[in-house]
Amino acid sequence: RRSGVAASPKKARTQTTPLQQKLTDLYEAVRNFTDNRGRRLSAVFLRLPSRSELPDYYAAIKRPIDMERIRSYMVQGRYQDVDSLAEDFILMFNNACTYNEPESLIYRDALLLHRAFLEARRQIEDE
Ligand SMILES: CN(C)Cc1ccn2c1[nH]c(=O)c1c(Cl)cccc12
Repeated sequence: RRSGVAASPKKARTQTTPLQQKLTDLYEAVRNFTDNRGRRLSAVFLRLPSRSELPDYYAAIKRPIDMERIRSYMVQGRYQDVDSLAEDFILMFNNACTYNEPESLIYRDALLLHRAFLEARRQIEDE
């Protein structure tokens, strides 16, 4: 518990809406995707290097985004539907394929995660 915060008599249990559940399921599907060797491909996509670490990235990529930012938008309730979450994931994958060479691991991982996202979305929309 954060010190100094008055204990609320009853912890208000925030109800997740069906949309929030869908968004979380899609985010987790990408976050938890592993290849057949058990490697979690999302690891490198969680956090972009900073502008000082990778200046030419920010010169080349108009709208840099990483999974931490997508997650914070999601928990802030900024995605009003599944398509707007999809847009940001697709933006991220496209950024990875714009900046990195086609032979690079991160380029290939972006394609695999993009496919994993689309499959998860199909399953969720079919429910
Ligand atoms: C391998 N290294 C120099 C590039 C690198 C390193 C990390 N990240 C990248 N490239 C990316 O595009 C990228 C994206 Cl979209 C989201 C999050 C992290 C990324």
